[in-house]
Amino acid sequence: MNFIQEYRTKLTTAERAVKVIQSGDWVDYNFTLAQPVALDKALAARKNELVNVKVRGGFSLRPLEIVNADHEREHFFYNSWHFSPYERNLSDRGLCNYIPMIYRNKPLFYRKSLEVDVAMFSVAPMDKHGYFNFSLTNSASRAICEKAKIIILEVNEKLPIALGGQENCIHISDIDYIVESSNPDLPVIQSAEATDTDRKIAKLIIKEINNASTIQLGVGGLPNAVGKMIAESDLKDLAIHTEMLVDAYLIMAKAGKITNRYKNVDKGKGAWAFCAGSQELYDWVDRNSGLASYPIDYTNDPNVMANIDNLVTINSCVEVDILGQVTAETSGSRQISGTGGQLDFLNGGYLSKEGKSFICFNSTFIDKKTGLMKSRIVVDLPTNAVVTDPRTQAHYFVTEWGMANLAGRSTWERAERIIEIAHPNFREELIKGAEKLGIWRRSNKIS
Ligand SMILES: CC(=O)SCCNC(=O)CCNC(=O)[C@H](O)C(C)(C)COP(=O)(O)OP(=O)(O)OC[C@H]1O[C@@H](n2cnc3c(N)ncnc32)[C@H](O)[C@@H]1OP(=O)(O)O
Ligand SMILES: CCCC(=O)O
Repeated sequence: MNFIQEYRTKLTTAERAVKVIQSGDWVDYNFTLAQPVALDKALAARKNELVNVKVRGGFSLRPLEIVNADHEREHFFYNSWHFSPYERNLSDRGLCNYIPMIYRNKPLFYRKSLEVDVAMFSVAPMDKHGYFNFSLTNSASRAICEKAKIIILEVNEKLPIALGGQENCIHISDIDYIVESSNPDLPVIQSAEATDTDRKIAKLIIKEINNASTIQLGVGGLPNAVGKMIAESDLKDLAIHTEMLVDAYLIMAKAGKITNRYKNVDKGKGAWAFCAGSQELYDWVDRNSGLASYPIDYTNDPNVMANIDNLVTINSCVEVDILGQVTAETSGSRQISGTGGQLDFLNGGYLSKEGKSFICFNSTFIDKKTGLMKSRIVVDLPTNAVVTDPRTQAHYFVTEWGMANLAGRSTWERAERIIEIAHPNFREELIKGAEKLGIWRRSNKIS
């Protein structure tokens, strides 16, 4: 077993490696920080030799060369499993298509259905046993590799080693080519400062959290703000079970809030599937025995979550209607992000003993086109909006005006509870809408 010898045999340049790609192929770029950099550039340079190469990726944090090279999308056709702000902007310009998914299903999509001609990922350097670590993106990495006809790994020494869990690495014997990159800096996400409204919402949620709870924080400004305020609270012995590992967890850990001590699943370990945030967060992940990276079909499985007592899930949304339907991913026909893990975490938090699921949102937003304040609570979701969470799974909704527990509530109770947490300027209009829908009882009261 001479892995060094095997490494030398498989080592090539990015330019040579991408020669395996043919017109019509499906190429997989993986998610977030696993996306290739040198290989992307080398593939883009082959533009005039190739047509109809379909690329799948997701939550891209760097601009993609294959997209920049071909705005006509004749040579390269990019698709994303979950829009980052960059991909949202590409989609607005007709340069990226969304692939609908509940994130937990992604490994199954590959194992059961999808073709992958070539998988090209960024990974950490090989260890002395011949393994390459998937680093900040476990998620579906292993499943994609299982389906790929050809696997090319791009080594970046700056990627940290993420301890597993499961499925956090791949052996040199399973791969075809290795490319050594120039070790580009890792892209980072800056988290926004919490607003006064965010703090009001966070306060309401924190009141509902007990010591020794396990916390899931979803993507977006508000869940992160809640995490940061937990770090300033009196809560203790908290635990991590999440899809996305974000800076708020590091802040909580630095404040001594995270021990994972009383967790009844993965005791002593914070479980996560992918990570994006600051460089300090990436350093925290590196060889951290208190963290365990897992594939997405483990972290996002509501059956796993059901066994975690006191699981609190905190996610955000774009709009909700007065029956409790949530869109967390679209504004009308505009795809903003994706379903991701939201519905699973909503279900999992509810199934967990003493668990709770929160969808939190500012009651209003400023419409960029008109500059006017609009309510996020609406009578009807706009035409073409995609329902991320059906009303049947709604648990707690939280705005700066209060909290509404919708579980098991009838239509008229929902209308009352949801309108109660809408911005006062919009309550009258929402009540009229509820009356029209026949779900407003004469005894309903709104303060
Ligand atoms: C990751 C896990 O652990 S799994 C579970 C979590 N996953 C999910 O919840 C998936 C779906 N949720 C999400 O993607 C996010 O929580 C969001 C999009 C709902 C909120 O994320 P944030 O980053 O706080 O959103 P932000 O306020 O920056 O808005 C994002 C975009 O949507 C637009 N937007 C937000 N709300 C609205 C609205 N009500 N109407 C129209 N557009 C809106 C914004 O203008 C912005 O667009 P821009 O980039 O062109 O400026
Ligand atoms: C990138 C975030 C994926 C999710 O929302 O689940």
